[in-house]
Amino acid sequence: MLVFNVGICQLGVVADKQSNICKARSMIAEAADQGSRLVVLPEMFNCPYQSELFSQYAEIYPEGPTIAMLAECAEKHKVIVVGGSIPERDEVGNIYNTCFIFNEQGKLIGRHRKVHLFDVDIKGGTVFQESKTLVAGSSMTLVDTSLGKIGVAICYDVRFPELARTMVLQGAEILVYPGAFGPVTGPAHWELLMRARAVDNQVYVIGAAPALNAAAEYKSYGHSIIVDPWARVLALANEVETVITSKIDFRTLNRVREELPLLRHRKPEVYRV
Ligand SMILES: NC(=O)CCC(=O)C(=O)O
Repeated sequence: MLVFNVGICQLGVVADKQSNICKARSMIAEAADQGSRLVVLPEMFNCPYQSELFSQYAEIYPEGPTIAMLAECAEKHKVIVVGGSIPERDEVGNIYNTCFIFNEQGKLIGRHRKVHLFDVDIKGGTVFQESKTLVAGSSMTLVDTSLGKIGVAICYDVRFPELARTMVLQGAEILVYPGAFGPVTGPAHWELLMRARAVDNQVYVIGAAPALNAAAEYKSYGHSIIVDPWARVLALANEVETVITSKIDFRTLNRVREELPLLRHRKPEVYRV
C-alpha cells in the first residue's frame, strides 16, 4: 500500500496493570477511528519503567491479559498493532523487554526482544540498569505486513545506527521504536536520534513514548514522533497523554531515494574496521 495513516498512543502509564491495559485498548480504538492502519504503543506500557517491577508485570506468550488485548484490538479494528513493549517471561524464567506485533487478523507476526539493554550512569542525571532483571534479545526484527516491511526495535536500540541500517538494507521502509527516554537524554537526543535514523536511511521513523506521569519514579519525556525520509517531523506530541497520527506516503520515500541515492552510493568495502 502506498499511502495510509499511522497512529501513536502516548498513554500515561500507572502502577495498576489493568488500568494500563484498558487505557491502551481505548487509545488503540481512538487511533483506528482516526483512520490509522498501523497503531504503535510505547515501551513498557503495562508497567512502570522500573527494573525491580518487571517480573511482577511479566507475561508468558500466548498467555496474559496484555498480549490478549493486543491481539483482540488488532483483529477488531483491522489494524496492525506494534504493541510497544512489556516484560515477557520465557519458559525458563528469563525476562525480556519485548514488543509483540499483530496483524489485522490478530495473528502474531513478530516479536522483538530489546537487543541493547539500557545500563547507564549519567552523572547528575539518569541511572538505570535494565540488565539487573532483564536478558537481552539477540536478533533483529523485520516484519512483512500488508503495508510494507517494518523494522522494529526498542528505545535504546535507536542509538545503534548499524541496527537501523541493517534493517533498511533488508528492505525496511518504516522503522518503529517504542521508547521511554527520560528528562535528561530526552530533550538532548530523542528527536535528534529519530530524525538521524530517518535521514541516514531514507525511511519513515516512528517513536512512541509514554506520557509524563509526574508521580512516577522514572519520568518519561513523552514527545512521540513521526518522521519522514527527508527527516521532516510530521507529527510530534508534547508530554501529555494523546493520540497522534500522520500520513505515510511511500511515493515520498521513493522520490527521496531517487533524487539523493545514498543507499546506492554506499561503499561498504571502505568501511571495514
Ligand atoms: N528505555 C530506554 O532504553 C531509555 C533510553 C534512553 O533514555 C537513552 O537516552 O538512550
